[in-house]
Amino acid sequence: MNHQPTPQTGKEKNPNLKKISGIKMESIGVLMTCPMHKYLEQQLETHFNLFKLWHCNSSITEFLKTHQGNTIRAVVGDTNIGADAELIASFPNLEIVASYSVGLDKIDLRKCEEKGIRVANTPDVLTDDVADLAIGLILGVLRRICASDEYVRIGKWKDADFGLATKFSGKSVGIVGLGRIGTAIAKRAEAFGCSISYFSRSQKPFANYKFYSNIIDLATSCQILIVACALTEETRHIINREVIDALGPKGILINIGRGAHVDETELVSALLEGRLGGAGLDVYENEPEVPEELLGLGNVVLQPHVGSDTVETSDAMADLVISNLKAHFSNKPLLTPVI
Ligand SMILES: O=CC(=O)O
Repeated sequence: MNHQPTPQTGKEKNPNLKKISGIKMESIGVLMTCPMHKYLEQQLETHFNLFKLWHCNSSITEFLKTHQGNTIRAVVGDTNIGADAELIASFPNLEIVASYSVGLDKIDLRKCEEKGIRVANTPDVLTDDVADLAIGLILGVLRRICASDEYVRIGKWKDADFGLATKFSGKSVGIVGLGRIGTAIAKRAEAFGCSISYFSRSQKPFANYKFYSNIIDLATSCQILIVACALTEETRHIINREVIDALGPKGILINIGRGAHVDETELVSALLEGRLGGAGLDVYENEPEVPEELLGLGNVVLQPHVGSDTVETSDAMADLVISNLKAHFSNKPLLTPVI
């Protein structure tokens, strides 16, 4: 994620921060793995003893040449660099990984559990933004918003009308993973008069949508398939050739999860061969690399992994990271614990 700096007022944004700000924590060593939101960096700098891994070429070996590994008691990672086994093993006094992300796929959760390291993430505060972007991608692909914008900008409208797009309202939408984000997408799609169905590990008792225990059946039955589940070993390449072919030449794939949910080679060939109708993608298998072939396709809308990247949400995520760290070092319950 490439967060832009937010203008600062100098005021604490999160009331929780005020309540616990009396506790002296400035000596606690916190390692940030890569540049994230500037406001988060400033807050970490204000409240803790902040170390920045990218100041050492993003290399733990480099870092350990000039710093004592045992000074680091907390790590703040994100969707680019989290806390893998090497990092965890390098910091013997590591107590908590507070991720500036909801996704946990860059954290070795098994190692954390083994070593009694706490893990916290940033759920809920980003749900609306990610769900909004999923709908935006659907509209972008079906109503060809990017292509028609370019049509106006380059003056083609003077020569001829743009042509027809495809209607979204009333389409059948299939959601892979009906968690917080999947449910928020379902609600939004319902407002567009869409019928909703979903695939997940188990049927959700709270949901009134049609449940499929088989993703191929879901892909066969819907016109728009949206990936909104967590990335785990089970869901890696959950969108494979069979699923793509079940969705078919009029089907649209939307991915706001993780790039590795989709077999990208299969996705690209299906789009090139016309076996899939279109795609709206916020995430890719090897970010920031995007398959060259996608760049020339008019039925694809591409975003640079910005699902939660609004000023409001980025600030809220940062506040949550700080609150989790402060809670941990005050012996209070984490606000959003994973482990
Ligand atoms: O991708 C974004 C996140 O996991 O927060």
